[in-house]
Amino acid sequence: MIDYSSFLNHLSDTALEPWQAPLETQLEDLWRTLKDGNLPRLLSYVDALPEANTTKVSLSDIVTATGDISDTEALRTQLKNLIPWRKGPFDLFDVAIDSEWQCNMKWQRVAPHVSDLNGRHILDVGSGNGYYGWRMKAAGARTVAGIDPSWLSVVQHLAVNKYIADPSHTVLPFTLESLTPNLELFDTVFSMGVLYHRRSPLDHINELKGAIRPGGELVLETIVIPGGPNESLVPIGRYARMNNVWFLPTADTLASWLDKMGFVEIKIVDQTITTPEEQRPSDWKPGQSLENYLDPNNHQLTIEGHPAPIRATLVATKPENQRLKRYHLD
Ligand SMILES: Nc1ncnc2c1ncn2[C@@H]1O[C@H](C[S@+](CC[C@H]([NH3+])C(=O)[O-])CC(=O)[O-])[C@@H](O)[C@H]1O
Repeated sequence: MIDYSSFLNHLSDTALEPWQAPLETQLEDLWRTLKDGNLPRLLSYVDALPEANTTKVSLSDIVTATGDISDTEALRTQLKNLIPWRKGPFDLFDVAIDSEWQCNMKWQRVAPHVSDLNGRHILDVGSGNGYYGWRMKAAGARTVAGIDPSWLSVVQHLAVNKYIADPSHTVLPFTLESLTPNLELFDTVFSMGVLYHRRSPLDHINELKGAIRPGGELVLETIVIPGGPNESLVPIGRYARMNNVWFLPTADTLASWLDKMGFVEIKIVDQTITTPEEQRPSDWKPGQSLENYLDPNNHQLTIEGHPAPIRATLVATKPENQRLKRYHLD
């Protein structure tokens, strides 16, 4: 089991306080029923991380902790045990974690378009190991709750936060669907790289809306295809070698889905083709990466012949006067 008490304590006396009790119960239920044989092994690597005295943290393009550490090679060994590192980059006491994704590139595309994060309570759905959460903290966020069903992501965050020691930033082992519904508490909800994994994208958008407070903001990033309104692709078989891809809308179609689900002030703020500069193999994520998922003779197409990945970012507001059916938290 993982000790989330410092995050739960952080929620006291904040706008997220109504979430404290249901979250505590949800975690207790999880530990009682958990059968994941992988978790103890992953946690043993975190337990074996060497002690350090962190003197400086820099939450910029490379999320960095510096200071005095007892054993750099032990640090490298335990961090390597947590391979693959898909999201990053990080640098912990001069151990450079060169992740598969250069997430700083996405953050540079997204950050200029989101409302000022200063003092905000944020839910990051499909947070991975929390790389973006650190960037949100640097932008002034008061709370960042990442949620991700991947234990590896959860444990990688634990490893990084052992040295940054921030109780207001966590990664919880939950899907959006399993979270307390209609919390309506978060000022900003991010869903980046998740919608195409959901079989029912409108339900995903509705669940995101349920987590946002009236007047709060949604930041939605997903793979899109080129084209106009009302077009989308449901790839038969795999897409870029992934077998869990469902709906790939055009950016216009995605905007119309947000409109249909009751969001306002919908803006398509960015569309960018994913390049092998942004997603590539490394020592920290060996094996195949984007280059292997594209048609070798035509990078406009995936290996299966679908349009190659373009990532769109949309920003939208939940109307002030729109409260959802209230979930009873008591
Ligand atoms: N139902 C779900 N609820 C919550 N998380 C989920 C769900 N299903 C999958 N995930 C998680 O969503 C993440 C998708 S990656 C995006 C990471 C980051 N946001 C990024 O923008 O780089 C895809 C990508 O590489 O773009 C994975 O960590 C899944 O475990």
